[in-house]
Amino acid sequence: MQPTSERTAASATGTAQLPQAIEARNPGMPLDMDWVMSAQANTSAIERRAATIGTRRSVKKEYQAAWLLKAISMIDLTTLAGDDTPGRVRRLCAKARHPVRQDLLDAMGMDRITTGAVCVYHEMVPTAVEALAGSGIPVAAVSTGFPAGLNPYHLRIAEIGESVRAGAQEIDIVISRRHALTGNWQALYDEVAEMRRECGDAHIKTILATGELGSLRNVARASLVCMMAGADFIKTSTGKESVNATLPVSLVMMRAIRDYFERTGIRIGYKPAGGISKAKDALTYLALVKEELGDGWLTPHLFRFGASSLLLDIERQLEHHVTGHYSATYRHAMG
Ligand SMILES: O=C[C@H](O)COP(=O)(O)O
Repeated sequence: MQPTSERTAASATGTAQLPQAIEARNPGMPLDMDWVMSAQANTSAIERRAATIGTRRSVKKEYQAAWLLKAISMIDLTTLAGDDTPGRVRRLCAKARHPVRQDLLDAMGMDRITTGAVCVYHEMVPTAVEALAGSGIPVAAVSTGFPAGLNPYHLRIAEIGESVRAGAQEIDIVISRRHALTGNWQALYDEVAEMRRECGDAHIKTILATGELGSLRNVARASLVCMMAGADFIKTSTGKESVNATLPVSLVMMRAIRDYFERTGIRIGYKPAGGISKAKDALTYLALVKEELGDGWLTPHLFRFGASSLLLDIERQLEHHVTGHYSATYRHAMG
């Protein structure tokens, strides 16, 4: 056990351990087609850069436990399955409130930690809201005909309002991939702008479904259009595409966020989602955020993991860090 050094390490990251609503809203701006069309992506350079990020030790070993705690505070703990039940959602919410065993937290000098949010389908929003009451943990609802986004338009818009009225504080919408694939950026802009209006005070995360956008250049352009239309976060994937979050896509999206910030002064959040299930991968993503966007983005206000099983592996790594042993997966509530 390393309580003393970890107490130092835990505070070294400056982690905001408790969730708060995402702070400033993005008011959006008129669609700037010159800017959108100027966005390019040099695929081979991006892939080369992505290939090196996991090989460098950006997070020093002695601080890894602190970084893993920080990662937990940035997880949108997710269940998006056809067989979701109120019982499963209640268990997930209990886990969001207490993601790490108290004896492990004590050993690391931490009082309390929670996940960034709980993410569910609309039908599960009331259950999650009730289960998280008083915790400060927001409920995120996937909306607009998730995951394909091909329901009738008026129903997709109406679904947002329903989720907001049910208590969701964050809405993860899916974009119409066809607008990006056919270069109809005006249609994508109009769609996201209307969805943002329907969100009201709830924060909007726009899911690009990058695995279906055909090229990194389309990812760059779709990212910009969503931000211009008022997205508070841009998110990679639903978790249901055959290719979900990747490092090359993340580089492109983070650079679009940086570009938007440099030109407008507005910070947009980033949410990689789908297939991120290992603690080591989480550390790689955090290192990428630090290098591409800077420490200012290492907060739940501006960075989230969309993940259903990442917490399980992080918990196992933390247990190993404290006790020197790995416990069996089945011993964990979410195993
Ligand atoms: O938005 C979150 C994703 O659906 C979660 O994907 P995952 O189950 O691969 O972690």
